[in-house]
Amino acid sequence: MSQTLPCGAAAAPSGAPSLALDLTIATRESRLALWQAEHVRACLQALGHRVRLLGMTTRGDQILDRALSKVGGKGLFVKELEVAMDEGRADLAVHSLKDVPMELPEGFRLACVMEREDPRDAWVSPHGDGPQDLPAGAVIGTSSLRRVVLLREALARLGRDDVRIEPLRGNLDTRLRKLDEGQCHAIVLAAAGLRRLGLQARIRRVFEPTEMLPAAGQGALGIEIRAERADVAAALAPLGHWPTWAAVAAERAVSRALGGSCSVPLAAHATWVGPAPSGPGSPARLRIEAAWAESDAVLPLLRAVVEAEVADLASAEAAGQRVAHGLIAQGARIVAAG
Ligand SMILES: NCc1[nH]cc(CCC(=O)O)c1CC(=O)O
Repeated sequence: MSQTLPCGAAAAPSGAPSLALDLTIATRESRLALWQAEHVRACLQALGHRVRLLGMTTRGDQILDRALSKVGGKGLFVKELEVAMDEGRADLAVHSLKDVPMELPEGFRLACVMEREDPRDAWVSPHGDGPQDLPAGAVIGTSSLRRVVLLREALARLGRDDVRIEPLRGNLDTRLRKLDEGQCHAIVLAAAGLRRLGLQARIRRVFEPTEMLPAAGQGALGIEIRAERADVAAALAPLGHWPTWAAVAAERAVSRALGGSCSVPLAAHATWVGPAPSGPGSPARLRIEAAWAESDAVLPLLRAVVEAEVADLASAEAAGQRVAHGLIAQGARIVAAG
């Protein structure tokens, strides 16, 4: 009988792997990061490996007063974890894929991508189920440029030019506290993060991707290793989820082709049309949608959609690049990361 792991993958029928490893997971210390690292630990332990966590504070966790897009973005959350792996203090790092730069530094790679949680954004507010229910002159708190431009579009559709959007930073608990203290009337957060922390009761409504297109990789966990660690890659292989991996590879390719910067609002979301593929080499149809805007977004957003037959990471990435070129043809600019 094959056992099912906490991550949903099937364990080897024999239980313990032929080679049990001692593994250290480098992790940030936010409640969400720790939950994610514990989740991977449980999966690896169920496979017979011995696993410990190495908690660390990253520069991104320390800078709380400025918008992330202004201080160097995604790399700030992963650098310290990579140094720990370089120095042999850790073997792997678990990331929210949304926070992982499009290009990993030389010597590192993604060993696997796990099955995606809900990729959608959630509306959290004591005032109702969406922007239409906000009181006059209300404030929505978010620092994500993507959420800002998509919310502006929604507010314009509703004729709600009285509603303001103001920057709000901090981890999930901090943002919820600021909402509860009345610093704003509503916030928009990833449904996945709220669910992982058992905070799903705070969700008033989940936006369909047609209303608010998710960020590339939202809801998916990626596991990073030193490129040469084939032993760690083999241990992680059962945790991988191919349909998620191929979909997020396409989403990340959209962002990479546009320069990979997080100082420009970009949404990219891929879904399988019909049955999801069983593994690499089995072709399936992927629909990739993206939206782009200038960072000082004057409406409207540019949008592009591509449907393509995808059989491996290369074809998924090629499809994502076609979406990016669709946006560039309409006037999107390539903005370098940094
Ligand atoms: N940028 C912070 C971040 N990184 C990942 C998540 C949520 C979980 C996920 O997308 O996997 C969040 C919080 C949020 O955007 O509300």
